[in-house]
Amino acid sequence: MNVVEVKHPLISHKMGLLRTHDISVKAFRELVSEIGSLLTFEATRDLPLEDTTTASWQGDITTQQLAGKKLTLVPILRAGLGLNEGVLSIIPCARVSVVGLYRNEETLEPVPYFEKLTSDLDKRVALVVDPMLATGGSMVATIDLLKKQGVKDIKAMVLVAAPEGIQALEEAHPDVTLYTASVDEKLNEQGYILPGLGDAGDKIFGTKK
Ligand SMILES: O=P(O)(O)OC[C@H]1O[C@H](OP(=O)(O)OP(=O)(O)O)[C@H](O)[C@@H]1O
Ligand SMILES: O=c1cc[nH]c(=O)[nH]1
Ligand SMILES: [Mg+2]
Repeated sequence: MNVVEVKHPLISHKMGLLRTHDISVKAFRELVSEIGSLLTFEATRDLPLEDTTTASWQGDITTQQLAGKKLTLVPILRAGLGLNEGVLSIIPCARVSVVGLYRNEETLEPVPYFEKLTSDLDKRVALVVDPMLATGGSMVATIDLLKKQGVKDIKAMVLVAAPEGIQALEEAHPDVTLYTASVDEKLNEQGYILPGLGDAGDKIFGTKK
């Protein structure tokens, strides 16, 4: 599996801010969205282009446009929704396919609860987004589901990835490319990433226990 840890000064700076203890919900949300935009720039680097004709001020000229059907963004509820705005600011025409999963806190297994997918999935690139890749269970289950619906070209984009999650994704879906702002150290006994971000969903939605 191709793993791209996107190295950029703006991303490193914003990730440092994002890890601040007791960060406000507003600041956390804004940073997640901004880092999401920057990662999207890298994750879409290889999208295919085709020639088209543009009526310019000097008459018709040949320009380029994205080829094929519009990409589908796939946020994994809830925390993945935090990346939506940032991705859509770069790809405003993307279709959005929502997958709802939560992680059982005891077993760490993903529990599916919602799914609303766009049409023609076999013809679209899917960009699956979630801030956290911990055990990898949620990402693997989402990609399993997308492949069952015929999606062939899948990219996964996260802010923080644990080595354990990368290994699980590699074993289940070696054809997928993973983009991440950071590969962190490891998981703790509760399945949280160290140093990680804490509970990203709670921080984005302001539901901290
Ligand atoms: O790699 P995994 O071990 O599966 O863990 C990662 C998942 O856990 C978090 O979601 P959570 O279950 O907390 O749901 P939430 O987004 O609703 O908070 C996170 O946003 C991922 O979806
Ligand atoms: O570190 C982690 C692991 C799973 N989910 C989170 O929000 N954070
Ligand atoms: Mg959560």
